[in-house]
Order: sequence, then C-alpha cells, then structure tokens
Amino acid sequence: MSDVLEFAGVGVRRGTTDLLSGVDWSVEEGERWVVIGPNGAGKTTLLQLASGRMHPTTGVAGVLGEVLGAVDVFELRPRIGVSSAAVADRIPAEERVSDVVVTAAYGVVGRWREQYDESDEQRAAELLQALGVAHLSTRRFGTLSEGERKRVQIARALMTDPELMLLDEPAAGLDLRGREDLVGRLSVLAQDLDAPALVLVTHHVEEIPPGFTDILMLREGRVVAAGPIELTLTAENLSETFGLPLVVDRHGDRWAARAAATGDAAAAGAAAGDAPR
Ligand SMILES: Nc1ncnc2c1ncn2[C@@H]1O[C@H](COP(=O)(O)OP(=O)(O)OP(=O)(O)O)[C@@H](O)[C@H]1O
Repeated sequence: MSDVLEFAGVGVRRGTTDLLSGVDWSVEEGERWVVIGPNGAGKTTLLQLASGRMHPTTGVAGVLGEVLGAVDVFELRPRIGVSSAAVADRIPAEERVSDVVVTAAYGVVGRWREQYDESDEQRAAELLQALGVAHLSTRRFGTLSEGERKRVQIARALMTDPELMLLDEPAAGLDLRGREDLVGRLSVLAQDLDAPALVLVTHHVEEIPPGFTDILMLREGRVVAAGPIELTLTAENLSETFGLPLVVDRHGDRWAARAAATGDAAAAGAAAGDAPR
C-alpha cells in the first residue's frame, strides 16, 4: 500500500447519484498532487475521503497506511492538515490570529481556557512568519482580507505537523496579487523536503504552484488522467476534463489554459467532442 493514499476502485454513491466511480489513485510520500476538474466533478468528495471524513461506498480507500472503515478516524484525522472554506467557516470571527493557529495543536477552533505550551506558541509564530502574516498575529480573524485568511488557514493546517496536507481551492476568491503571493508560498512549501505530502484542488491550471509533481484530472466522478504533470497536463486531457476545446501553454514553471481558437480547435476539439457528457 502507498504510504499516503491508495485508492482502488473507489466509488461514492448518494441515492442514485455516483459522486465518484472507479477511482484508482496512489499518492506517495514526498509527492505534491494537483486535483483539477470542473464544478461538480467530485474533487471535494475526493478530499473528504482523503481526510477520513467520508467512507467509500465501493472499493478500498487507504489513507496513511490505514483502510477507511477499519480504522478509528478520530486517530487518523489529526495526522492530516486541511485548508478549506468549510474549515474557515468554523473559525470564530473574533478569534485572534495567533490563536487560530495554535488551537490546531489541540484539534479545536476557538480558544477557551486551554493552556498552551510555549513551544506551541513558538511554532505558531514561526508558521505565521513563514506564511508572511506574522504582523497580523494579534488581529481578529474576521478582520483579515480573504488572502490573509487563506495564509493563516494554511499555517493552522501545518501546525500539527501533518503527514498529509489537503488544500481545497486555496486561491479561490483572491485577486491577482493575492493569487500570485499564495502560489509563490505554496511553491516554497512544495519544494521543502520536510513538508508533508500535498494535495491541492483547483479549477485553474494558472494556480498550479511550481514544485507540484503530479496531477489527477476528474470529470463527472471519473478519472480522465493521472500522473506526472509534464506528461499528463496536455490540451487533449484538459479538453476532455472540462468538455471544451482548450489550448495549454507552459511558461517556464507555470501553466496557462484558454479556449482553443478556430485555428487550433482541431488539436483539442476532438478530445472535448468525444468526451463523455
Ligand atoms: N449528499 C449528496 N447527495 C447527492 N449529490 C451530492 C451530494 N453531495 C454532493 N453531491 C453532488 O456530487 C457532485 C460532486 O460534488 P463535489 O462537491 O465533490 O464536486 P467538486 O468537484 O468539488 O465541485 P466544485 O468545483 O463545484 O466545488 C456534485 O454534482 C454535487 O452536487
């Protein structure tokens, strides 16, 4: 079994709807994965499995060497860092930024009467520094901009020194400066050999931080393609994933995509046209 994630034939069904079907996916220690796909493709469902917050209906989902359904998820979850809008929504607006981070060590949101070790306070300060938000440590979380909140959330998710870190659309809602700042910081994280395995969900290839190694492309709950980014992130695969003819460009270590013009539609169009609806 892979060290981090090993999904074999994984499906999730709700009522008569298949949210995921036949997903095979392995994530090894040290890998940095992007999960990309259109709205409703099943990306968040996949992360819920990976974080031990949902069990598969079919197949076998291995997470950090344990099989979901045969492990106490309350022991598994602290080993996984999650940054998502759902987690952010649970953080009280009046919470001090430094407390947002340090409380992660105790698996709670909202500081009450807990006593925290000095070493925890020190680690929280270092993480806020690394994410470029140390100057905000005494501010209330609710007063931060969206970009600042995202960075604080990532610091919180790293606080427990997780073995796996899941980032659900970390750049959503950020302006260009905020996005570029975040992509740069995630790139530093991706290249840190001590960082946990990373899985980042996005809708946009422009948000792939340099240093990410692999990509899983999802459409309608099924894997279109998965593997090393340079080999897998092709116009054909992206067109099939999003169901329209797309052109993919690489500029150094960054990616960009746009709708194919009439002239280059032939290259990408066949893939999109043939894609399942
Ligand atoms: N409990 C449920 N019952 C029925 N359908 C559900 C349920 N939960 C999610 N879905 C559907 O499953 C599909 C996949 O949802 P999911 O949130 O995983 O997609 P996503 O790729 O994360 O989408 P987005 O990019 O919009 O966030 C969606 O069509 C959603 O409406």
